[in-house]
Parts: sequence; C-alpha cells; structure tokens
Amino acid sequence: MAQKDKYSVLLPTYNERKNLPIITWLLNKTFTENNMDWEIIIVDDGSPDGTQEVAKQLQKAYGANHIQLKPRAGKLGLGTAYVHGLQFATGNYVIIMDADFSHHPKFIPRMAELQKSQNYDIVTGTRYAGDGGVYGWDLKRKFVSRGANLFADTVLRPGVSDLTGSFRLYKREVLQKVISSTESKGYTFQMEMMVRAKAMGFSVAEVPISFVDRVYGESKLGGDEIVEYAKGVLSLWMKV
Ligand SMILES: Nc1nc2c(ncn2[C@@H]2O[C@H](COP(=O)(O)OP(=O)(O)O[C@H]3O[C@H](CO)[C@@H](O)[C@H](O)[C@@H]3O)[C@@H](O)[C@H]2O)c(=O)[nH]1
Ligand SMILES: [Mg+2]
Repeated sequence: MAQKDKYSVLLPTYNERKNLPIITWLLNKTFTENNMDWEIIIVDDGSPDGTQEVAKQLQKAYGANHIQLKPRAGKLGLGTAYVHGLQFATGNYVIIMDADFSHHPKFIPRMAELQKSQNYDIVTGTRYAGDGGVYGWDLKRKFVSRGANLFADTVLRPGVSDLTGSFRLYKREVLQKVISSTESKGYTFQMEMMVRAKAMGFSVAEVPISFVDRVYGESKLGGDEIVEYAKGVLSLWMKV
C-alpha cells in the first residue's frame, strides 16, 4: 500500500512571538479538517523577542511529531532558513510560507488538490493572477513588489505570474534539487528558485491567493535586499 501523503511546512521566523501561536493553530485546524498528515518545522534565527520560548510551548501543546524546532544562532536570512529546515522535513510534500499570516493556511488544501490533479512538481500561490491580490501595503511597497516581478519577468521570461511570492508547495525531492542549485541568501531566493525550477523543466501550477500585510511586528525587507534582488536577476540572466 502506498504511504499516506505528508505535508511538511517550513516556517522561518524572526520576531514572530505574537504571530506564531495563531498561524500554528490555523495550520493544525486546516490540516485536521482536511484529513492531511502534517508537521511544522520552525526555523527561528535567535529572535530577541522570545519566539523560541513560544515555539517550545507550542511543541508541548501539539506534540513533537507535529512541531519540530530547528533554530539557528543568528539572523542568517530567509533563503538559508529554508535550506536549513528542509533537511529535517519528513513529508513527501513541503510547503513554504511566512509565519505572519500574510499567507493564510486556507489556501493549502486548494494547492494540494491542484498539485494532485496533474501531478505538478510545484504549486505556487500568486498575488498577480486571477482573483489574487495584496491587501494592506502602501503604494511604495506595492510598487516595489510589482516592479520586482516585472523586472525579473522581462529579463528572464519564466512565465510565472508571481516570482517573488513565497507561498509554495513542492514535491520534497524537487525542492531539494532546486534548492541545491540556488545561490541567493535573502529575499531574492524565491525568484531564483522559480527561475531555476522552470529552467530545469519542472511543472508549475498557480493558485491565486490574497496576501494580507502582517498585523503584529515589522517586515524585515530592507533597501539592501532590493539592491541584492536586482543583482540576483541580472546574474541569473547571465547564467540560466
Ligand atoms: N529564520 C528567519 N526568518 C526570517 C528572516 N527574515 C524574515 N524571516 C521570516 O520570513 C517571513 C517573511 O518575512 P517578512 O519580513 O514578513 O516579509 P514581508 O516583507 O512580508 O515579505 C513578503 O513578501 C516578499 C515579497 O513578495 C516575499 O519575498 C517574502 O517572502 C514575504 O512573502 C516571516 O515569517 C519572517 O519572520 C531571517 O533572516 N531568518
Ligand atoms: Mg510579512
């Protein structure tokens, strides 16, 4: 008999003490209601706000079979947080998402269903197709995000509507292959992953999602990340 599918969620956190209990509760609810096997791998980068203490409480509440804690000593960036977390994933599918409930777990069953329908390698959430959208960002942040997508799309033509978004479902071995060829460390990571996945011939489907800006805490996206991103697009253009 085939083994039952299991979904491993990689959840990078930096100062998400207030968000973590709610996102965990929502994930548990979604997976339980949809009869899906699950685990969450929390990769906390030594958050000064005590995120790890909260994570330990959650592990007690939901069980170590559902919550793995895989912290790192300091803030080493979003891209490498996924690389770190992936080593511990026991599921045959891996979901990456943000911990600040900008990515609502309610989209996960839809992503899983679409994946199954044609055995897709990757299903990505998109803010920029169908009834997807962004809520709560100011004009400047919207402009930066749109501009970043347009820039990469024009230069690299991967044919995916949301390149910088990070709500995605992968077959585990596909994520392993793509991640091992990816060089970016920070926010550029998502875009590089998708461009490389397409270049490697993996199939990608899209689910429109609504991205809602965080309620608690602050975004960690800074000006230097934007410069890194532009550099990342151009260096991929030379390579892929
Ligand atoms: N472990 C770890 N986690 C991090 C780090 N930097 C950010 N995070 C975590 O990564 C998630 C996203 O970070 P945010 O700071 O909330 O990102 P955002 O500004 O809302 O950006 C969103 O949009 C970007 C552009 O579309 C996306 O690239 C990004 O992934 C995210 O979806 C959150 O769970 C945050 O705690 C880090 O260095 N280390
Ligand atoms: Mg956020």
